[in-house]
Amino acid sequence: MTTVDPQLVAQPALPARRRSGAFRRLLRRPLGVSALAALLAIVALGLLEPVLSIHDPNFADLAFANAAPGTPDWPLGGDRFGRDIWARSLAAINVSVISGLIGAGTGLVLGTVFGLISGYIGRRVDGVLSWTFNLLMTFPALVLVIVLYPVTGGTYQSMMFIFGVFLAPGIFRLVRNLVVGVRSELYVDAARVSGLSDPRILSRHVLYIIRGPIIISAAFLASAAVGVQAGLAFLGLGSNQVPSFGSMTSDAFINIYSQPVQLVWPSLFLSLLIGSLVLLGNAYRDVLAAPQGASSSSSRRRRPGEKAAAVDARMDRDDTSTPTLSAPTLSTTSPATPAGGLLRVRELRVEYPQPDDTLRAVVDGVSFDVAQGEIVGLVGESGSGKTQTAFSILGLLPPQARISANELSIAGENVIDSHRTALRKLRGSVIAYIPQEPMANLDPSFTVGSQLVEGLTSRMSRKEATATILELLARVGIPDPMRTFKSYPHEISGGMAQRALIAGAVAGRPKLLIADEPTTALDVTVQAEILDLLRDLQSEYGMGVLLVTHNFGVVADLCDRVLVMRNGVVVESGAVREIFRNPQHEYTQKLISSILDEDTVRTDLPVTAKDEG
Ligand SMILES: Nc1ncnc2c1ncn2[C@@H]1O[C@H](COP(=O)(O)OP(=O)(O)OP(=O)(O)O)[C@@H](O)[C@H]1O
Repeated sequence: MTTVDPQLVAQPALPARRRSGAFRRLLRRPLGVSALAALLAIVALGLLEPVLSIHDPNFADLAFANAAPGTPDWPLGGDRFGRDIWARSLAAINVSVISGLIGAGTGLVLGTVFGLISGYIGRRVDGVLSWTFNLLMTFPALVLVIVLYPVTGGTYQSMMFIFGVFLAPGIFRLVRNLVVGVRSELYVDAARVSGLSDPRILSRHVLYIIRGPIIISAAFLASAAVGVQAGLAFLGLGSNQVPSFGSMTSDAFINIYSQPVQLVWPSLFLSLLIGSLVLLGNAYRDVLAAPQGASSSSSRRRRPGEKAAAVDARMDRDDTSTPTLSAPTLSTTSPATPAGGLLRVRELRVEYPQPDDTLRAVVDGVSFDVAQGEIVGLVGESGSGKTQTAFSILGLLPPQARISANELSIAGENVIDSHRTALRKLRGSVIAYIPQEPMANLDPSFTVGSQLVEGLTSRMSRKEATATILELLARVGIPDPMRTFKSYPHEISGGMAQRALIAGAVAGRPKLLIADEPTTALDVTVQAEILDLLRDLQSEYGMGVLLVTHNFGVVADLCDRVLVMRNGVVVESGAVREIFRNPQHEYTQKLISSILDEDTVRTDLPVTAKDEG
């Protein structure tokens, strides 16, 4: 029976401060508002050109050549050919804005798409793409735009497209490096395990979290494109039928001594446009850099100081029907394999390349099974290879890891040969994951509910998924499911976050649940509650559970069988009861005796059906 965590009842008066969006915070800054207002005003002037200008920008009347500003119908005067400077300025705004959009847009699309792919996939794809963009970066962009001028037909749009291609490497490097930093975040792993496709993870989680620097760069790229287009037009590159601040400045230069005011108008509009873009980018950067009222959880990959979750060893579990392990190493019971194994691992090996080009095995020849409805503990001290074993099964190892196995079958499907693709199909529905640090596994940018629903939308409608998640949030003991559903991760406690993640993990009715130290990051009083909940859900859904822990007390409390790991190998395995009664390996004896040194968490052991049986 699951009881409600008293902390949850005491705490749900959630912190009132919700994070406001970056755009809203930008509007609270004088610099941001002024820059945005100036930019919008200029763009509006360009859009209203047909209404605001009396003459066509190319219409010439020599009677008004060099007309002074304020001449009726020629508000800013006439240029040396008798063209309306006001009409030409408005048209030039549109040309500049389109140039900024094409140049920055091309650079952003190419740089962002390939940066995401390169950073996320890594390995050879990363190598090839990085090399290609680095090569592109070595080309002198402006010279090439000028050299290719005849080929492109001389339109400013095509010149800006080519310029945009040369802007892409900067964005590529930025995005690629940001993605490399984000791809190992635990909430990205969590999204992967919940069954989301890579494009969905990239667009929803990764791109969303790195959008700030991209938006800032977009403002600077657009200002660069506007400036370059004006510069090229000043040099005479481009059609003289297209009004541009560059060509207007060039014309004004000829009259600089007789009509210096003609130089003022294009320079003023151009400076305002470029200046507002640059200042807007700066203001947005300041907004993102400023600390916010509400803190998001630290989502860096861990390891915080490990806190022992000791429980009293429950030795009297009825395990007569418990299947035994088929571990290749010392086993205290017969090595028979459980029939109908849900998970079968044979000779699993995980290696990492070292600086001297050798490979270091962190998991070395591990073999075991998990049958439907049983809980298998994977126990060992820090660094023994437990998480690497679990991550191998989940497909969450980093790209540099080398994984091999004679067999790695999940629900009868050997996934070792087509590891990535095969696992993608199984995640969420057949295999689910409960992480060690619940806060770090929730994306701070989205509400808890939206993240949990997301993992279900491939199987049911959004409405059904929402109803399922709300039901499960209540089932896992969250007092106000709707409130938690609508909260951001920083607005709920660690215990509540772990309950929410457990709800998300079991929502797809998985057959196999992998829990990696699910209580380590939690308060001592919450740990027992979460263990109770896990036991309840496991027996309710009949799942097989692989429980990673460093604590033999937790094993005694929950598990049917246990594997003891040390330095990447299984040193002993068998039924929990047997191992506790008669530990063979010195290391197992040490781990068991260490339970007595740790704090006692559980004093109110619930009587379960198993106990009664
Ligand atoms: N990306 C990596 N590159 C190289 N070695 C790694 C990498 N990740 C983990 N290791 C090594 O693998 C070994 C096993 O790590 P693992 O995380 O599986 O330990 P663990 O038993 O789960 O310990 P903990 O309880 O501290 O998480 C460690 O020695 C660790 O240094």
